[in-house]
Amino acid sequence: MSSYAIIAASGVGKRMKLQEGQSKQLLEIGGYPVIYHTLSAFEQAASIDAVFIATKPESIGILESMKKKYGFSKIESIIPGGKERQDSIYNCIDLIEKHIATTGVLPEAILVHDGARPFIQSWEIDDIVSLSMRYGACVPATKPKDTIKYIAENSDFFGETLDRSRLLQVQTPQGFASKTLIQAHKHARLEQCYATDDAALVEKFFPEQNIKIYETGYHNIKITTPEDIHLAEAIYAKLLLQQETQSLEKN
Ligand SMILES: Nc1ccn([C@@H]2O[C@H](COP(=O)(O)OP(=O)(O)OP(=O)(O)O)[C@@H](O)[C@H]2O)c(=O)n1
Ligand SMILES: C[C@](O)(CO)[C@H](O)COP(=O)(O)O
Repeated sequence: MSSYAIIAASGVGKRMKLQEGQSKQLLEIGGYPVIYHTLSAFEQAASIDAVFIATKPESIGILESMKKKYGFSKIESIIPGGKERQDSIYNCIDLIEKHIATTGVLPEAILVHDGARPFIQSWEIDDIVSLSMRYGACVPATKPKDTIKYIAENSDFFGETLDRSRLLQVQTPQGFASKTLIQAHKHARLEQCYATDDAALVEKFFPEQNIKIYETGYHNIKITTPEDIHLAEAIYAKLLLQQETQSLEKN
């Protein structure tokens, strides 16, 4: 049994308000690029056999060098992404299909992750792979901390309040039985239907497929706006401290 990961790392980072030539994936947290943290977690996850990355053409060389420098042996391909996140993922799916055709190996599960979520832990990846294999689909999420309301038709005003106990904030890596993910993306491409996550495509094209909830902690943030870098430094420091305490307890 094998499982693959797709890392979407081809965004422009508009909401980060970066300076010309800066890349969100290469901003540093704890002295290492955002994407380094992300790739390390997938390298360490025992359940992952191969990693496919979609990135900006100008970042391919940088990621190839990082692969060599840090010995990221699971990286199978680094290819150009597309216009939208979904197009970048589709490019990797297309490549995975070719890979399946040449190797004859159909991975049981495929996980799709945002390159901009650097704090996913390798044991969480392993859990999500295992639950995706068991249920056919598994998505990480956290409980919202704020009350969430619709915007009214007159967008200057609030509409109704949503029942928070029935809401979850959805994250990545999202895991699926490989055939389900591939087919969902193919249907979406045919119908030119776009969604903000992969689970939404599976919900639309395979409504009978239940998606298992995997509750993570609040560490699995996506670096989206400038203040996230400061939050990321704090989360990284806390995760390092936890790892040190755990290794001291073991010894
Ligand atoms: N065409 C795109 C757009 C986004 N992504 C990736 O999808 C993930 C989630 O997207 P987001 O945080 O929105 O990143 P950006 O698109 O870079 O940010 P923004 O929307 O602010 O421009 C990121 O890892 C991003 O690199 C991608 O691979 N290809
Ligand atoms: C996939 C995702 O990270 C789940 O929260 C999110 O939907 C990506 O959205 P973005 O607008 O591309 O940041």
